[in-house]
Amino acid sequence: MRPQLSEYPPIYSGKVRELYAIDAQHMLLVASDRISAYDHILTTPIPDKGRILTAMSVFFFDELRVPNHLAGGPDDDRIPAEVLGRALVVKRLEMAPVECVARGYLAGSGLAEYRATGTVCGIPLPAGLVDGSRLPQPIFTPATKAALGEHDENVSYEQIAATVGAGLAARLREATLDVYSRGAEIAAARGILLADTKFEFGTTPSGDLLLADEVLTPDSSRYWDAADYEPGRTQPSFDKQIVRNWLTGPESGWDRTSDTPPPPLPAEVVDRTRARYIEAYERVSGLSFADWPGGSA
Ligand SMILES: N#Cc1c(N)ncnc1-c1cnn(CCN2CCOCC2)c1
Repeated sequence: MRPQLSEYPPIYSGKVRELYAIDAQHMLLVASDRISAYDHILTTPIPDKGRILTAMSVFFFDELRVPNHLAGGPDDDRIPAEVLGRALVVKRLEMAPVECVARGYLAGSGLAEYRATGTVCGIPLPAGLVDGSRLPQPIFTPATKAALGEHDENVSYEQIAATVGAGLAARLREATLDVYSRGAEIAAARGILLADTKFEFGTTPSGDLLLADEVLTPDSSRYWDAADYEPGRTQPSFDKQIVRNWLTGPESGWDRTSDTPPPPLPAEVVDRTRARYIEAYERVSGLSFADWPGGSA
């Protein structure tokens, strides 16, 4: 008999995920069907988004064989039925206070910083790079964790070393670049470019460094379709472009520069977005989402 979610005290609620306490050593990491766009959490959920992104994390945890915080499988008996397929039992770690970002391409805050300084997190880059340029090699561009609703602040490696110590900083950089590079290689072989990603790591009482949180999902990474890749412009998001285009198009009636929240999404936009998440998972993993636990089936 599976427990009720209400039996687990809530610990943390983020934009699209929550953490609950199972016991002194374990937590339940729950991914919701919520989707964000233009710094808003939309009122319309994307059915199965939580299950699809949980499946993606589990694929990469398994495929990359990186020491991680998983303490059970997606059908672990400690997972309540109401969140089966979109929740994972994880080891409770001492989290490093660092957003461990790897960038293989120039976009977002990295592009903005490069345009202003020619560097990202103090790392000098070649002149002449444009929006979407592939970098000569992936770079570690850490950030400090921002309060909910705020943007993380890019910081230098030296600042991270001053915060967490030189030894842990070096381990974080090495693990971040290793996992990103291998994950991006797997995705690229299947026509999906992982432009950048954000990892979180924690340590066990014995000092082991484990990869935590979610791994190489479209919420923690920029997913681009290699077939549409064209440096020199903003690349379309593999998973969110349908939503973005509708929100900024004439049909939504929404002005993203206003303070008004985005309107609900039409069913057609929801359906197409769900299909994009499933396509991303099945292309990257080579697995069928129909085989993943939970859902109405
Ligand atoms: N994963 C993990 C983890 C762990 N394995 N042990 C202890 N703490 C954490 C933890 C606590 N907060 N965060 C920030 C990321 N959150 C993830 C959930 O959703 C909200 C954001 C991670």
